[in-house]
Amino acid sequence: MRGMDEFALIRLLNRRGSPGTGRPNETGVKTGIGDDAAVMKPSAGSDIVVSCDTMVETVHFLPETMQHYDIGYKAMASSLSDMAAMGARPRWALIALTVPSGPSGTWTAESLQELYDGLYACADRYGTVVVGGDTTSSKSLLTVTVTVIGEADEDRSLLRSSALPGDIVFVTGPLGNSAAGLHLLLKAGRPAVPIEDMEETVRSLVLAHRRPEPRIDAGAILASSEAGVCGALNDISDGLASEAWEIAEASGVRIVLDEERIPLSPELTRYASAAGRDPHDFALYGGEDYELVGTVRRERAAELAARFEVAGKRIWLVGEVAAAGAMNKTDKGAAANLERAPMPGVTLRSSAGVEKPLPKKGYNHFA
Ligand SMILES: Nc1ncnc2c1ncn2[C@@H]1O[C@H](COP(=O)(O)OP(=O)(O)O)[C@@H](O)[C@H]1O
Ligand SMILES: Cc1ncc(C[n+]2csc(CCOP(=O)(O)OP(=O)(O)O)c2C)c(N)n1
Ligand SMILES: [Mg+2]
Ligand SMILES: [Mg+2]
Ligand SMILES: [Mg+2]
Repeated sequence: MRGMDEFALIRLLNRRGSPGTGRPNETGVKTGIGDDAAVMKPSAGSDIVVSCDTMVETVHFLPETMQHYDIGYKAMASSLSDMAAMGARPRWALIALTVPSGPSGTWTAESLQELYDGLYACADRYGTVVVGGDTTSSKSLLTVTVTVIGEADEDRSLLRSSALPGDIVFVTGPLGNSAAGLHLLLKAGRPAVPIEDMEETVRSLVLAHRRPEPRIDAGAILASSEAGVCGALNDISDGLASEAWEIAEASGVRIVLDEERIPLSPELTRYASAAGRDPHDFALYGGEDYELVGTVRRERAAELAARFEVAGKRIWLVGEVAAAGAMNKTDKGAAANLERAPMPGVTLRSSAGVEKPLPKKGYNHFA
């Protein structure tokens, strides 16, 4: 980035401004962008819920995979997704932007504006107000970190540690589309073209990769269920296997996933078959779906599914929770496998009822 100083850049990117003192009741913002820090008023009876996530050039996106607008949209969406995963309502966000300043940098004021248009579009969509951030230069890579501050009803956040033996495991949408979209974009190996210019058959996969939607509404339904109905909850950033392992370990249980119940889109199945890949590999180990995986008390599962239907949504029941170390005694083959499996853990059950340990595999920054 050259030709513009830091302060002009901040003004340009946030030209729509932060609500500041004008509408404190609606947004809770007393002081927005422009002072040393933002000042907000939390709602009465709420816990504050906070998380941040970073996107790094080359790790999370390449010129072949994402357009500038998409990078911004996805940075906000992936951060908001952690609010959904807590059953929280996102309210405010801070954006930390690090821009390559060297002569080789391809980032211009215009491309950063597009990235910010994406960030703001996603924030607006989910009722989140940008209240500040930070802007720095770097030698090489662009990074964007979004910190989200949300609210949950007091003591009602949905934790990874709340799964109980007997619970049913659910997910909020088809899995693996994003990873398949990435696979095909990397294979194409040319600058990312707008979604409108893509073949109909691959559009939904690419869209899933570039413009994931945080499942804020699903999180709200789960959080508003009677206390204790929803057990654990997690969002799927690193792949279903990895996230199920996180729940299993945090809760001290074994999660059993039924392979044939994992929802796969027809587009994914078609793409995987053409690419000579097992679609389940994309769903289990790919990541960036930003759907939710959670558990519900067995006797309330049908009622929860009905609540989603009333809201025009659905959940897929994909497995169950067992006590750590428990195994299906009727299946000798499975028992032999499970004896070698670490407990707590995750197993994958075939349609024939055979359970195998599911590797704790998925996206890992240092693996
Ligand atoms: N560098 C860090 N310093 C402190 N806490 C961290 C750091 N990185 C991650 N965490 C915390 O570790 C937990 C797991 O992080 P992460 O795997 O990134 O979660 P998620 O997949 O939901 O984004 C979170 O509570 C997060 O706040
Ligand atoms: C160019 C490119 N290569 C690989 C990926 C795949 N990828 C990068 S990070 C990631 C996991 C999610 O990101 P992470 O920083 O781990 O988010 P968190 O788990 O903290 O929410 C995946 C699947 C990608 N999006 N783009
Ligand atoms: Mg994270
Ligand atoms: Mg998460
Ligand atoms: Mg991760």
